Amino acid sequence: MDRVCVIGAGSSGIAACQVLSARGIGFDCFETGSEIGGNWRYLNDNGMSSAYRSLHINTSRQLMEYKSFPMPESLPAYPSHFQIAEYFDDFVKHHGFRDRIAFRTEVTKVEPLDEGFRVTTREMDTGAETDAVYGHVIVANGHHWSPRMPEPAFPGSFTGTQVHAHDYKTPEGFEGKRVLVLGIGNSACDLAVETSRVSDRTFLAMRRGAHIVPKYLFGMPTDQLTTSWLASKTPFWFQRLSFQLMLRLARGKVTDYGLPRPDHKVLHAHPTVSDDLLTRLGHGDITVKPNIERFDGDTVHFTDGSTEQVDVVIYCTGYKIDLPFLPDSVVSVRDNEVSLYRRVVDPAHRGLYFLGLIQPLGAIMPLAEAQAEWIADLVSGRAALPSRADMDAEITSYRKGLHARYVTSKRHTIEVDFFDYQSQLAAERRAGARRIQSGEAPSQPAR
Ligand SMILES: NC(=O)C1=CN([C@@H]2O[C@H](COP(=O)(O)OP(=O)(O)OC[C@H]3O[C@@H](n4cnc5c(N)ncnc54)[C@H](OP(=O)(O)O)[C@@H]3O)[C@@H](O)[C@H]2O)C=CC1
Repeated sequence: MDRVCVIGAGSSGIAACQVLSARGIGFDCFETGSEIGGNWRYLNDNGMSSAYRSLHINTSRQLMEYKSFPMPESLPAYPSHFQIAEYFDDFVKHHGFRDRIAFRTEVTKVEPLDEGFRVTTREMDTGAETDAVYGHVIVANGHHWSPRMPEPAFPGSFTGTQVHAHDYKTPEGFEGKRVLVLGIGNSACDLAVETSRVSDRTFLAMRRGAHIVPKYLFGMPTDQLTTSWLASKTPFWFQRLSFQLMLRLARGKVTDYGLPRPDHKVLHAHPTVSDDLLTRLGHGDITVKPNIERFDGDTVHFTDGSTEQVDVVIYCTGYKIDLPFLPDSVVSVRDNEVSLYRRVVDPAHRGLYFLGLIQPLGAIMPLAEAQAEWIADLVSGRAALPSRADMDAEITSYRKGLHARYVTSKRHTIEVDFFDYQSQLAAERRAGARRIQSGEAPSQPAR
């Protein structure tokens, strides 16, 4: 069986390593940093972690743990990045594959060959480059590390400091400053709350409203309600309406706190989860603003005609999918979209897989684990893919579903519903095994 190259030892990469190792499939994993954990390794020396010092995950422990290694019950419902990184260390130690990860080794190029891929790696400390050929490549380089700045940039010039959320670590340096946080995703809420504790003023500017979801509802971590057995068995419209009702009962309307009325229904945008934001708004410690219109020196003009003098702008405007080792001629990212069958398989290159390139309503880790099991089926010949036409049709249908449901935004190109996606992967594995057993010779993706 051909050897597998795993790119990245973050939460998805280590899930791949575990499954491959358990199935006896030979692999090498390359990680630019000196530790595993990716985004969840605070101050990761691979430069790719967007974690800030106070970060706690916003999906609960029970939902984020790997099936093959549950999280210790001693951990809180919403662990910190320190606890998550430690859990990942324990996961790798428990499964015993750390020696298969080449640390401080960056994958610089993946080039498809007639059979397999030539993978070029560079040792970070010596600069030494090595080429090796692999039958399969699993890309697990994450999608929350390459900052997305407003496109196009706002007109005018700003004389204050501008920073993207990726580079924010602590509120140190924001004391007494007039801070403008842009966006209404999870980074924006966390950073507005945190800076508002030390700043002179904190403004939170947004181009649309959001349904703010508390971390707890009725004494339970919210995602345990939204992913309960009932939620997993009922149609989407019922889940949406019941969730909307729960939010209204527990929290009232977001407009009651001074936020703009969302232009979309609940669950039609990636959820913004925060307990603290609404209280800080209620305390008057954060001032809501519409989008930036233009800059003029230290003055920010907003789209409602108001102006504020500002010292620092923190852009919480999201992240781009970035595959620096894959030339655009091999895999192209257009409008933050990559064409992948069931969000994993590149139909154009047999043996090229993407792991964790999803944004679930729920946590990525157990889904990455399930994706890795399917990839291992494909690598080991236990499952086969459908025809190229069927894969392309699935991609088209997924995109249509996304566009029909979600607010049009580059942040909504890889959304999946936790249970629905889990079932799709399970069904795909069964179908793939049937294709092998029936002797059906499916057309494998063209190179
Ligand atoms: N505690 C945790 O577990 C945390 C998790 N995360 C996760 O990390 C990921 C990234 O989150 P985040 O960094 O918040 O990014 P998101 O992509 O989720 O949000 C970006 C925000 O910026 C807005 N935006 C983008 N471009 C512009 C623009 N040109 N002008 C005005 N507004 C703009 C978007 O608006 P629009 O919707 O209109 O595009 C959106 O409100 C998410 O999956 C999130 O859940 C982040 C922080 C904490």
